[in-house]
Amino acid sequence: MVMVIVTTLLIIFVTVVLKVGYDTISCYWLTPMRIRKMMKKQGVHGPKPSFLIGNITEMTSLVSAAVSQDMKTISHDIVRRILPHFVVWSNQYGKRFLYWNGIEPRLCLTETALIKEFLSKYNSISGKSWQQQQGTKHFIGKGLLMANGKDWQYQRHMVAPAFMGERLKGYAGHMVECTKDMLQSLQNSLESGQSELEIGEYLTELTADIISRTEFGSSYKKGKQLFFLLTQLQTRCAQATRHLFLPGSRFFPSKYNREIKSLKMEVEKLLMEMIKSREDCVEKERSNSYGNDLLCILLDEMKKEGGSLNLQLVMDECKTFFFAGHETTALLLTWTVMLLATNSHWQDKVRAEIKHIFKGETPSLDKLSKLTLLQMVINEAMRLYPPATVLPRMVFEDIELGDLHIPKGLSIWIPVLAIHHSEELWGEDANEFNPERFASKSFISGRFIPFGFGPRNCVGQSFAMMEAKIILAMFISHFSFTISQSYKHAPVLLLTIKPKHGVQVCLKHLDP
Ligand code: HEM
Repeated sequence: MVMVIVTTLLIIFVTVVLKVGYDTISCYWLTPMRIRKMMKKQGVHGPKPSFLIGNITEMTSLVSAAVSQDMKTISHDIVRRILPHFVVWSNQYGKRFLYWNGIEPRLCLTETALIKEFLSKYNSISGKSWQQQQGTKHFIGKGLLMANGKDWQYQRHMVAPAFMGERLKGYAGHMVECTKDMLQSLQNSLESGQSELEIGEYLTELTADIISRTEFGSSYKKGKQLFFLLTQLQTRCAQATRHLFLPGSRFFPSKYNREIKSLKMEVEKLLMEMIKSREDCVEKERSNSYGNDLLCILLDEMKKEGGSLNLQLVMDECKTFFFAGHETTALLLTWTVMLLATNSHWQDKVRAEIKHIFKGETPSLDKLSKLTLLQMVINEAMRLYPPATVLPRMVFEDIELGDLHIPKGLSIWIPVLAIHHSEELWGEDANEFNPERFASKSFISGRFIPFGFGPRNCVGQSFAMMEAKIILAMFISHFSFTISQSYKHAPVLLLTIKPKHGVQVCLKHLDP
């Protein structure tokens, strides 16, 4: 009897070991080899990957060398600095090439027709890879940005109403009020004798203020506290993105893991307090609605869907809005100010337009669409310095894309920055600041994709555009600005494209 039990246990143990062994070999060796072979047969080549680390070492050293020094002039020719591996490999292997981020194979795709087809047709069977989810799970969790398949569909359906119609218009008041506060603090700095300022700091604080107020309404002070904690979490995680993710590494009791855990606990405690206080209000007032801020809309939409409230999901969506909705817009504004500070002709033109449309009044929503020159400048800023530099998507089933057969498990990597700077697509002046190129609306879609493309594009696009126009219209009509002598042009990639030393401008208050 004992023999039978021992033999059975042994058989189970050996089977489990063999299964784990096979899965590991399949994941780290067989599948990568199969994908590489399959792509090679179709004429797609790329740098030779090393076992486990793929091409990470080469990428890291190319990036470190490219950003080791600041740029000598304010040139917008930044692809070789931000994505040097793209430049090297596309020169060597052509428009399509295959490289490895650790054990994740990535197919770099720059052909706009294929990109459009992929992003519009294969949304349900492609999504965010395990590696991407690992890199962002602490500050986004399973929120909309990282969800896949049916979870993504459910969340998009729940979140989208918060960014449409009357609800969207309802946020404009917060945007104007927060911008007035920023203008006042700029004015205070000028009056205290400080005429040169790092404008990025002000704009980052402003967009954090706006998202805190829109998301959490009256409890926005707690929202700001949350913002500081989430920023720290994001910075810690960004430092780790170039490293290899090994299954199980999260259980190591490293300093990194301990810091992340404690920050995450603080964030979730604060969020939970805010959500609970809304629930208590609803119960006390016996109301059917939680209120008007983003958090309330989310809770209302979840209630409509029936069932119990998934608190973890609500917290993850709140974190997602913070991450996706504040730094992107802050960077768009910062780069736009830098571009206008170095192109006084365009600054004057845009100011004249704002004056003509608003006649010195606070911007009103109904007239924002009339700011055509400002929209052209914003588009050009997003073309040259797109906050989302790449769009990565993993394919979960084999697909046919143009003339390519894409096997399951391959990630499609769309280098937005390189597409936005391509001379083939934009002409010889692709690296120049020329908003005029957006005067005609007939620019081919697919080559300008700052908000992505297809059903999984940016859900906050209209929010971001409304916010950017309100802030810029108010800022430009209150101040004239030039770039400071101390500004050093050094864009760097830290999840998004940032000015390494900030953007220093000299401000002058304008009479109303
Ligand atoms: C200039 C500002 C912004 C830019 C350039 C931008 C860009 C993008 C891009 C490119 C994507 C697609 C990402 C991908 O496919 O992997 C995206 C998704 C998303 N964005 Fe934005 N975004 C901006 C502002 C905002 C704002 C203000 C919010 C919210 C308040 C927001 C919320 C989101 C969310 C939740 C997603 C995920 C959508 C989904 O997966 O269905 N974004 N954004």
